[in-house]
Amino acid sequence: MSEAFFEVEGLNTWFFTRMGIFKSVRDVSFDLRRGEVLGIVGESGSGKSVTGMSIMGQVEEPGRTVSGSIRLDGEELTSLSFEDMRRCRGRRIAMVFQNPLMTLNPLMRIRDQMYEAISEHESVSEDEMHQRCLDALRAVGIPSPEERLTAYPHELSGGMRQRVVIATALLLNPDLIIADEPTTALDVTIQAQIIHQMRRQIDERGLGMIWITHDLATLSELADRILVMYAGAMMETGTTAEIIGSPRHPYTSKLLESVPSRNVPGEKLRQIRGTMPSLLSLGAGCPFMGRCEHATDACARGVPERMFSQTHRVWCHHPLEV
Ligand SMILES: Nc1ncnc2c1ncn2[C@@H]1O[C@H](COP(=O)(O)OP(=O)(O)OP(=O)(O)O)[C@@H](O)[C@H]1O
Repeated sequence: MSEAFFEVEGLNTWFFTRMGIFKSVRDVSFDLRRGEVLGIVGESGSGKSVTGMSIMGQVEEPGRTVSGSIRLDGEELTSLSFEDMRRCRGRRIAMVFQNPLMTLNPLMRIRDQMYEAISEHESVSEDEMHQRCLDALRAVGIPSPEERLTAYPHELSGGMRQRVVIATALLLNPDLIIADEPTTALDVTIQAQIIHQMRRQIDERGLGMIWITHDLATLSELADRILVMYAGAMMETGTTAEIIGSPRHPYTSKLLESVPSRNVPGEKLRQIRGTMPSLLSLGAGCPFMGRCEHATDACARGVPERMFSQTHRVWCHHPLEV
């Protein structure tokens, strides 16, 4: 297996508000190899997006990455200057968000936006830019790319707009793409097509990808490994087969039960009972203990890390038997 080219170690990103400190990302570590997709999954508020924004160096006030290391090919990103980090974004790390209209300018033709993305980082001829845009649009399955280039965003469907955003992310051949719920707003057939095309691009280009989602079902098609997060912390990580086939953390197991396709037809979607604890008042114990049917007094006192294989790690006092 190849070496990891991207490593996150002990990441802590907190929001300093008048109400107190929201510890949104707590001691998160993972790595990524080329050609690999890491899925980060968890309910709303578990810290997935803040993890992505921390990697991009774009956490907004009153938030701040207070500690941790983020290394790309051995280079420490947390100590880059603002200008060097700006150069790194887009060129080496690109991010794709759920809503393409957040990224696309409604007043500019697709061509001009894509040209701008290239010329911000490289000086190449218009002919070459044109060719690269066509190649990128084709790579994500956009039919008649010549015509799409002259269109405005509102002239395209939601699925086409998201493909344009992904094509723009691919333009500079980044090492890493962070995709934050990129297909959630789309219909399932379009979702499946985009996921299929993404997987092909990752394999062909040897890209690394972090795919952030609340939906474990999409990850079974796409991810090589999965990190399950809850209330800002890591709960379990492993290969997709380990997480989906033999989950050890009670939280992962509950998440899997709530995936509709695993339920009996006609059965109501099961919700996990209870709510996430406040990120303001987290102690040393397991954040899931208040909702966990296996919890004991030990869970209030720290969380042990258990290893079930080279790749499968769980943070829990009472991992499930499989
Ligand atoms: N601007 C902010 N100010 C204060 N707290 C914030 C801010 N942004 C995020 N947070 C805190 O960080 C927590 C985690 O947010 P994050 O967006 O990473 O969750 P998520 O897992 O991506 O959820 P979702 O699936 O809903 O996007 C939030 O619940 C909130 O407490």
